[in-house]
Amino acid sequence: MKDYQLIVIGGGAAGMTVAAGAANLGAKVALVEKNKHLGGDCLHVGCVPSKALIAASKEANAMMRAARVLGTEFNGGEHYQMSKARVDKARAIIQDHDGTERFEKIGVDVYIGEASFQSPTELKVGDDLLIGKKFVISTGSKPTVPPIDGLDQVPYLTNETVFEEETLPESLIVIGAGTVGLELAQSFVRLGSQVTVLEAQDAFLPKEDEDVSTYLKSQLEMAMRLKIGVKVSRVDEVDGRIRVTTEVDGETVEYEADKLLMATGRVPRIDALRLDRANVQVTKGYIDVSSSYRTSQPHIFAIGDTIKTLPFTHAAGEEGKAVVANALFGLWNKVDYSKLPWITFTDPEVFHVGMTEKEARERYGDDIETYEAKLSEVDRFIAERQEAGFVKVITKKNGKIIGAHAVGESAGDWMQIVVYAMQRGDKIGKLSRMIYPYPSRSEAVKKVTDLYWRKRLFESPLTELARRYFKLMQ
Ligand SMILES: Cc1cc2nc3c(=O)[nH]c(=O)nc-3n(C[C@H](O)[C@H](O)[C@H](O)COP(=O)(O)OP(=O)(O)OC[C@H]3O[C@@H](n4cnc5c(N)ncnc54)[C@H](O)[C@@H]3O)c2cc1C
Ligand SMILES: NC(=O)c1ccc[n+]([C@@H]2O[C@H](COP(=O)([O-])OP(=O)(O)OC[C@H]3O[C@@H](n4cnc5c(N)ncnc54)[C@H](O)[C@@H]3O)[C@@H](O)[C@H]2O)c1
Repeated sequence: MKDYQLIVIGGGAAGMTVAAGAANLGAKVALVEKNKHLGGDCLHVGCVPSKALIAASKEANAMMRAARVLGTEFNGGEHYQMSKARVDKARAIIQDHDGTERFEKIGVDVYIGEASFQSPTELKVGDDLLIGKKFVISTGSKPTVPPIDGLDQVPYLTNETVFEEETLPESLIVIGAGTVGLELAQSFVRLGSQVTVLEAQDAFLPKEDEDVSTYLKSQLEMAMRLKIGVKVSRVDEVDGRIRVTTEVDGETVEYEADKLLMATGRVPRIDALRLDRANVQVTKGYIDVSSSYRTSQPHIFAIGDTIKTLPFTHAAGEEGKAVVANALFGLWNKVDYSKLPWITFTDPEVFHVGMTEKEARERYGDDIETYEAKLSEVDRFIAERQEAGFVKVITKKNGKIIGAHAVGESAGDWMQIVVYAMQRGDKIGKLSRMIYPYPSRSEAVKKVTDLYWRKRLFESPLTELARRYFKLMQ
C-alpha cells in the first residue's frame, strides 16, 4: 500500500499537466497510465498523427499538381509510405519529450497499468493498491459508433487504427463529418483516395459560424463527395468491399468503397474505473463536475475529455493547470471557455473563438456589429495565390470583441492575436492601431479591424463637420 497526496489517473494532455504541476510544487504524486507510453490519444492516435498526415498529404497534393503541370504523373500511393513514416517519426520525437523518465525525474511515481477504484480513497493498479488524499481523473475519451445494422459484421477503421493502415485505400467512405472525419477525409483525398463523407445531421459543422461552415463545405466539395443529412441504414461487406446503404428523402442510395472509417464522435473512457465504488456521479456517460472540476466526491476531480466541456488538448491542459491548485490548496480555479479558441486543420484552415453571429444575435439582439474581409483583398494571400477564405469579427456595438472566425491558409496562426485581445478585454479598435508587418498574413486582421474605424469615421459628426468645412473652403 502506498500513500499519495495526489493520484492522477490517465497520462494524456490533462493528466501530464496535473502530475508535473503538482510534483513541481513538492506534492507526493502518482501518475497512472494504462498504455505502455504516456502521451494519451492526442500523441498516439489523435492530434499528432493527424497533423503529420495532413502535412504529408498537403505536400503530396502539391506534387501531384506540379506533376500535372510538367506533363507527368505523381503516385500518391508510393508517397503514402513516406507519409506513414512521417506520422511515426512525429509521434516518436514527441514521445521522447513526454517519456516516463521526465516525470520520474521531477519526483512523480509513474504506474503503468489500468486503474480502478476500490473505494473513494483506494485505487488498484495491477497488484498495487494506492491510497490517495486527492484524485484527478483524466482518462480521456474513445471513439463511439452508432448502432447501424450490419456494422458489427464488417471491418472498419477508427482514429485508433487508421494511422496503422499499410496501404492507401483506392476508395474510402467516412461516416461522420465532424472534425476527425473531415481532417482525415481531406488527407486521404490528397494522398489519392476517392473519398465519400456521409453525415447524418442536416447542418454542416453546426458549431461554426454559418458563413464559415457554408464556405468550407463549398471548398471541400470540390475534391470529395460530401453528403449531408443522410441516414445510414445498413453496412455490408460485398466481395471484400464495403457497401453503405443510405436513405435520403425516402430514397435508397448505396455507396461502395475499399475501406470504411467511422468518425461518429467520442465518449469518455471511464468504464474500467469502477466509479460506482468511489461514489462518483456520471450523467449520460460524462463525469459530473462543478465549475472547479470537483466531482460528487469533493476530493476527486475530473478534467479533459472525461467531462462535458470542450474536447481539445489545449482545453485539457488549461483544466489541468486550474485543477492543480484546486486539488492541492482547495482553490476554485476554472477555465473561461468563452475565450477558448479552436482550429480545424482542413485546407483551408478554420479558426474559431467566442460566439458565432447566430449565438451573438440570440444573446445581444441588434446590439452587435459584424466586420468581414476577404483574403483575396490581402496582398500576401494574393501573392501566394491562397486567396480562398475570409475573416469575420463580431463585436458588441461598443467595439468589444465577442467572437472571431476565419477560414484560410494557416488561419489558426495569424488569428491568435484576436484571442489575446479578447482575453485582455480589448476593443476591436486596439487591434486596428497595432502595426502589422507588410506583407504578413496577419494583415487580414488589420483589414477587418480597419473596417471598424472606417465605420466610426463615417458615422462621426466630426467627419460631417470636416466635409462641410472643406466644401466651404473650395
Ligand atoms: C483524430 C483526432 C485528432 C485530434 N486533433 C486535435 C487537435 O488537433 N487539437 C486538439 O486540441 N485536440 C485534438 N483532438 C482531441 C484531443 O486528442 C483530446 O481532446 C485530448 O487528447 C484530451 O486529452 P485528455 O488528457 O483528456 O485525454 P487523453 O489524451 O486521451 O489521455 C487519457 C489517458 O488516460 C489513459 N487511461 C484511460 N483509462 C485509464 C485507466 N483506467 N487507467 C489508467 N489510464 C487510463 C489513456 O490510455 C490515455 O493515455 C483530436 C482527437 C482525435 C481523435
Ligand atoms: N482540430 C482539432 O482540434 C480536432 C481534430 C479532431 C478532433 N477534435 C476533437 O475531437 C472531438 C471529436 O471529434 P469527432 O469528429 O469524432 O466527433 P464530432 O462529434 O465532432 O463529429 C461526429 C460527427 O458524426 C456524425 N454522426 C454521428 N452518427 C452518425 C451516423 N449514424 N451517420 C452519419 N453521421 C453520424 C455527427 O452528426 C457528427 O457530425 C471534436 O469535438 C473535437 O473537439 C479536435
